[in-house]
Order: sequence, then C-alpha cells, then structure tokens
Amino acid sequence: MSETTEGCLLYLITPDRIDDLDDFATKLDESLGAGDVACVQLRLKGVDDDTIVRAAEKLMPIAHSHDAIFLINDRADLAAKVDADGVHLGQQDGDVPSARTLLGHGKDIGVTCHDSMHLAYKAGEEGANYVAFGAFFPSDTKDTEYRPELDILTVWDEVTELPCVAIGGITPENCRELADAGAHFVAACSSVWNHPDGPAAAVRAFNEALA
Ligand SMILES: Cc1ncc(COP(=O)(O)OP(=O)(O)O)c(N)n1
Ligand SMILES: Cc1ncsc1CCOP(=O)(O)O
Ligand SMILES: [Mg+2]
Repeated sequence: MSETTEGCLLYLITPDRIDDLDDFATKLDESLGAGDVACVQLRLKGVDDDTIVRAAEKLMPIAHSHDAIFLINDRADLAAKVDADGVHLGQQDGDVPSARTLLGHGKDIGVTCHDSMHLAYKAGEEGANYVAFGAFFPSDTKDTEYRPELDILTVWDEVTELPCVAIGGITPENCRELADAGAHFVAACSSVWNHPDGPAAAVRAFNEALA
C-alpha cells in the first residue's frame, strides 16, 4: 500500500464469519463495483485454515478485478500459501521480520499499533508497509481498550512517509474527520456489511464522503 495522491481511500474488512461464500462473493463484487476501495482484508475468526484458503481463493480474484489489493488478517503463513498481496498483523500475530521472510519483499505487511506512536515507529523500523491506529470510535465488530485521539493521525502524517490506516467504528458519516486529520485509509467492516441500504450503498456513501 502506498500513499496516494487521491487522498484517503476505503479499506474494506470482511465479516469475521462468512456462511454462504457464493452469496458473499456476489455482495463483494457489487460493493467493489460501487466505488473505489483500495484494499480488502479477509478477517475470518474461529474457522479452520481450509476455510480461510477457500475464501481467499474465491474472493481475491474479485478484489483484483476491481484493482483492490487483498490481504489476509493474522496469518502470514496463509497469506504466503494463497499468494495474497500481504498480511495484517496484530501485536499478538507474529513479528514483521518473520512475516517478511514468509512473504518476500513485494508484499504488504500492516501492523496494529492501537494508540501508540512507539509501536508505529517500531513497526516502521521493522519494515511494515503501513501502520493502523484505532479504535477511533466504539466498534460493533471488536471490543478494544484503545481509543486514540485524532491528532495521532496528524502527527504520524507529518513525521513519516509510511501510510496509516484508521480503524474502529468508522462510518460514512464520521470518516471525513479522520481523513482531514491525516488518515491515508479508513478501514470499515460493520458500517459496510450492515448498512441499511446494503454494502454497495455504503461503499458509495464512503466514496462521496471522502471525495
Ligand atoms: C487495518 C486493521 N487494523 C487493525 C486490525 C486489528 O488487528 P488485531 O489487533 O490483530 O485484531 P484482529 O483484527 O485480529 O481481531 C485489523 N484487523 N486491521
Ligand atoms: C479489527 C478491529 N480492530 C480495532 S477496531 C476493529 C473492528 C473494525 O470493524 P468496525 O468497522 O465494524 O468497527
Ligand atoms: Mg489479529
């Protein structure tokens, strides 16, 4: 992922369970067709490796057909196995150098940094391609104990070239303030998949808000 001249872009996170993969693939295709999405992160939880691999094999070509990169959450080994574009690592998901060894240099590694500039500098020094700060707002997807101030995005943008992702409770209504504060990407899950008018409408609304 690189900083773009297009401003702040949407980073789409899948639900943590996908019961009907064919149906979800159709929704993803429609959603990505509704507006710019820089990245799709496959974030399945509590499922076996085969389920993640099958989902990645079905969904990654859809992401690529819409010029979105495709990342796997948590698992650098599975990201390497399916030749995904990279991995997103939390603080408990292994270290960046080990992921880099598995993935090679052409791939993206993102790191959760909560509300910590210290963790972000460390991730950058270890070779991460982006850092993620959050949760900026209460999230329906994940309870988190960290609540950064908006200015961490501003300071990060001023002092480094490494892109930053804002995450946590982000909606079409509140994403603009994160973009204005310096986020290069806004990551969203529930506000897209649970949008009352459907996920494609949510992607359109994010695009309008970020334009
Ligand atoms: C873009 C992005 N930022 C943060 C996270 C959270 O990662 P982690 O802390 O490992 O928590 P889980 O998502 O694994 O529950 C993320 N997935 N993506
Ligand atoms: C994975 C994660 N890490 C911090 S908040 C969060 C959940 C993001 O989902 P939502 O956009 O539904 O809050
Ligand atoms: Mg994780």
